[in-house]
Amino acid sequence: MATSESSGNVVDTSPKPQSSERSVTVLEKQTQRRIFKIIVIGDSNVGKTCLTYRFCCGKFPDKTEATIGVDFRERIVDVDGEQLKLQLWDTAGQERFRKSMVQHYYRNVHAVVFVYDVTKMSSFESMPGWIEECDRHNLNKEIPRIFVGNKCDVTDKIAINTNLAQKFADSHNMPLFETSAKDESKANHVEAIFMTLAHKLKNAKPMMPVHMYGTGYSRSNDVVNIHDSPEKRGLQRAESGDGTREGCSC
Ligand SMILES: Nc1nc2c(ncn2[C@@H]2O[C@H](COP(=O)(O)OP(=O)(O)OP(=O)(O)O)[C@@H](O)[C@H]2O)c(=O)[nH]1
Ligand SMILES: [Mg+2]
Repeated sequence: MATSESSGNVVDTSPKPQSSERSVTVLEKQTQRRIFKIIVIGDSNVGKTCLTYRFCCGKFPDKTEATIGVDFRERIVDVDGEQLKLQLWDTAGQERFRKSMVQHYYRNVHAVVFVYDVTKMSSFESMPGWIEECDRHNLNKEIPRIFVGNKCDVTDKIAINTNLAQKFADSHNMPLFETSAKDESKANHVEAIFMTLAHKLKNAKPMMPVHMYGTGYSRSNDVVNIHDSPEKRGLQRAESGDGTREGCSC
């Protein structure tokens, strides 16, 4: 069972301590909760933002704009009785919006989700390039990687058949998921993608030192503070947007 942090729906069946004792217990639980950083990468327009929004906010966003730098969403999930915080880094697909941020994407990563658009061959053909980028940034080869074909609802425009995608996924030892962030009936697929990762991660050792967990990200730790303004984050402003979207707006 997964619980959403934003809804405050965390299950706690332990005996309830009183007042200050209680707040210490809650604080302890929060600081002990393991956090996993998952980067979502792929060409612009493949639906990275919509997929992460679907998982963290439970719906398809009314509208999206090209991501600038990185957007950041998180959700707590329950895996075999342990609550894990999945921190999704929804990265920009457009080169001009990612170049100043790339080094941050690849630091302390626990899992990678590669996304292509099943209706767009070029986005599939870009996949080796995205894998190379991970290699160039010395991403640990052992961390879980998942290959996702999005926009399966556009059935009359499918350009990459499942066999081809499966072969590619097999050759890189990745599970393949074909899904749609938009189609309500495929919402379970999106859930399955991230829950598959969560199960794999539960058995993985956390790679970030504990003091970097929680909300205290700072530049001195080489992790960008995503609550900084885009300018402070060294990002370029979007020509079409205000560049101030941060966190999860659901
Ligand atoms: N039909 C359909 N459209 C989708 C789906 N997912 C996303 N879209 C649409 O595809 C477009 C791009 O979606 P985004 O999620 O913004 O794409 P992105 O990969 O985040 O793009 P960048 O931020 O530029 O890297 C938007 O118009 C979405 O509405 C899907 O599953 N089905
Ligand atoms: Mg985006």
